[in-house]
Amino acid sequence: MSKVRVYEIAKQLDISTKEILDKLKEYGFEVHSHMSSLQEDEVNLIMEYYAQEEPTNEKKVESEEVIKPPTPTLSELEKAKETLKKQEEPLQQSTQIADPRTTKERTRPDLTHQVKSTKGKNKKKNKNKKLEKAGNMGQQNFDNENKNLNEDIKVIEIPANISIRDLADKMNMAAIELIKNLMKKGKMATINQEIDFELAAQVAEEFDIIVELEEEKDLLEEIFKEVEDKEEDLEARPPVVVVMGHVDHGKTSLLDAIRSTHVTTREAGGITQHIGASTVTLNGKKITFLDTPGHEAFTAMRMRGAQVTDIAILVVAADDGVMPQTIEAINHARAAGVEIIVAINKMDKQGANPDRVKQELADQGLLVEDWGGDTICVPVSAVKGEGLDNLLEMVLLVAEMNNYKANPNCKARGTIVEAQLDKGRGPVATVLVQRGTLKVGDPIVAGCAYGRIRAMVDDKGRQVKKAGPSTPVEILGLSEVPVAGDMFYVANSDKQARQAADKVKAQGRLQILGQSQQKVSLDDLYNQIQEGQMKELNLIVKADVQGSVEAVKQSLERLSNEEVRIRIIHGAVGAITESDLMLASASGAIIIGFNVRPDTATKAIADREEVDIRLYRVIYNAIEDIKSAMKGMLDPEFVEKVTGHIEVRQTFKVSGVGTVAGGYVLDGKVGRHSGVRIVRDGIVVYEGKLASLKRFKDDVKEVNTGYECGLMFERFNDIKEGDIAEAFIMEEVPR
Ligand SMILES: Nc1nc2c(ncn2[C@@H]2O[C@H](COP(=O)(O)OP(=O)(O)OP(=O)(O)O)[C@@H](O)[C@H]2O)c(=O)[nH]1
Repeated sequence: MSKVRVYEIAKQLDISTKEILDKLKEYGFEVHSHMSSLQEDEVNLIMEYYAQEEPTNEKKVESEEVIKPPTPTLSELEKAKETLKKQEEPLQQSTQIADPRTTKERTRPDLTHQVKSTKGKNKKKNKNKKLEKAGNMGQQNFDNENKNLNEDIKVIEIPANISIRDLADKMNMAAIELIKNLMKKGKMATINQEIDFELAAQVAEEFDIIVELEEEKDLLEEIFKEVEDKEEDLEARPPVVVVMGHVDHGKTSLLDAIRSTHVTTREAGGITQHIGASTVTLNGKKITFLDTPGHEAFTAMRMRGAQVTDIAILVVAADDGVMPQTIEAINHARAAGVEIIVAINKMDKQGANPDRVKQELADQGLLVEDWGGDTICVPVSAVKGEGLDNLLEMVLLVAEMNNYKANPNCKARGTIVEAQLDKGRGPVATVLVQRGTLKVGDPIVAGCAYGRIRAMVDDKGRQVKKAGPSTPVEILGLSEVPVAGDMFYVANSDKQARQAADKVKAQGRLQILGQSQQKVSLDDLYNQIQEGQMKELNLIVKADVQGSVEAVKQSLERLSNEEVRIRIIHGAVGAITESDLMLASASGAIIIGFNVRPDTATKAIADREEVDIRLYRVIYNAIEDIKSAMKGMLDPEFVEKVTGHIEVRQTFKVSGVGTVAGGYVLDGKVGRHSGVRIVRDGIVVYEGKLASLKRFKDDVKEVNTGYECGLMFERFNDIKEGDIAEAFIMEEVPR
């Protein structure tokens, strides 16, 4: 073939030489000037490019990259080609003037079967598929009609999206061949552009190559997989501590006192930043505190799968003693398996009575050391700053005994402690590194968020370049605000981080990360026991009186057998609260309620978190239910369906009749024959039937949302303003 120079072809096509030069460059050819002579490939590329009809606007092809020149007529092109080709034989693949319609109309074999692993038992199946495919190809490949079908067919694995360059590499071909083939399909793509799996499969097929989707999970597994570090790689790390306790017992005061007195001189110059966690130092040893006190925050994180805390400091006010939330805190800490150190606070106060506190702790099963137990207990005063060193020394002692360690020399991973959108800085997240060392520039993925770490700031407001195990730092550079409690992982590249985040987004975080606590339900209990997934049945018991809590606890725990142990992880008087829900979700527990109800918000969380709540009036029924569930013999059940709620706004005493409640239907409806219970502050004070339902003077069948009504209850007159009447019906559901 004689030499063709850029300007010649430009003239023939009536296009500027610059445009042709640019186009060639775009497709990866090195052409210097209008006098440069072109290789056959290059000529073909240009001819084909300008022979295209308007390119179809495919999803993966960015339309800006398509330049639309005046389209020469076919005869002009034929003429141009003739001059170029001279006596040369036409090239099989490339000189065909593409007709996108023809390409489109071609039937393509179903590729869906390729979205499968090639491993194991699929191998044989795939081989058959390959033969089938070879047949298809032979039929379809109009460029190679005489192709020998027995020719060895190559199989390559590619990701869901692949750049032309990478695809060409895998196919062991020049990228230009692929670009040209795409052109024939009416698709313009540059060498670095990504195409999707289907298109890649179409292209490859024409070169007798079958593509299969790379094992989907590989990428994710690589990033998210559990890692066991070798003992010799582990180094001591600071303990991570959370402060818990009853309202007003001094959690915040204690944290503040510790933070303000235990920073090293070198650090003291910095301005304390409230980033969600902080590090203090005692005798050169570090302790990391999570800054949000309270067991709710702690359990909320655990509910998302985060296990970050080693030690809980349980604050009990010396003048107030063990209170309901102290007990909750104890049970939340126990359910999480963290160490508990008691700080008896407000020792400076007149009424301080540490012995009473110790007695009450003993009642909860926490026997302090000076009473012969093993619970460490330190008297402190947050306000006076007394006893703090002693408390921190005990924290370090517990840390030493437990030998907390991590591998600092690997890619980092850890937990998002806090995250928000900052007006100036974009998404900001505080992370606690749990393994490895996090560095500025690392590409990370955290749930659906990803990005390269642009900057890191520690809790003293200093810019840092790296952060090792148990170090909290605030990071910048994420694509969006991650969720507190999510894990973060360092990926191999920005691209991998993005792809992993995309997958998490597409497939749902829990499924991929497998972090969700297994959901437990009474209906499925037997199966779970049989499958050996259930060794312990965790229960939370809430009741209207302490006597019931104790009675239920004892009777239920007695049901334990060799297969499954029944553990009451928390029991208390009062309504079913959000905190109970979180504990149940984080610990895979079922909630059993006696004469108590969850409020609407709590119910919503229960549905979302798939927590099974069982409500009973009689202890016997609860025991029977759990017994039967363990044997897999629950009867078809009548499930209660709440139809509406009525707020009692007024009450009238009618002599000889009783008390009439003037109510307003808040949601749903109430029927004349519905069951009805009266709930006062989350406690059920009555359950029974309506004696009458009226609108004004008339008896009615039902009353809907937004209407007022008059209600009387069978054998119940102790109705009060503000009570909520819950209307329900019983529906039969087979198990
Ligand atoms: N006398 C005395 N008062 C204290 C001490 N510690 C805390 N207080 C006071 O107790 C009150 C409650 O303290 P906080 O630190 O807010 O208690 P908290 O447990 O964080 O409270 P919540 O965040 O509401 O749960 C405040 O008025 C404190 O000043 C102490 O050691 N001695």
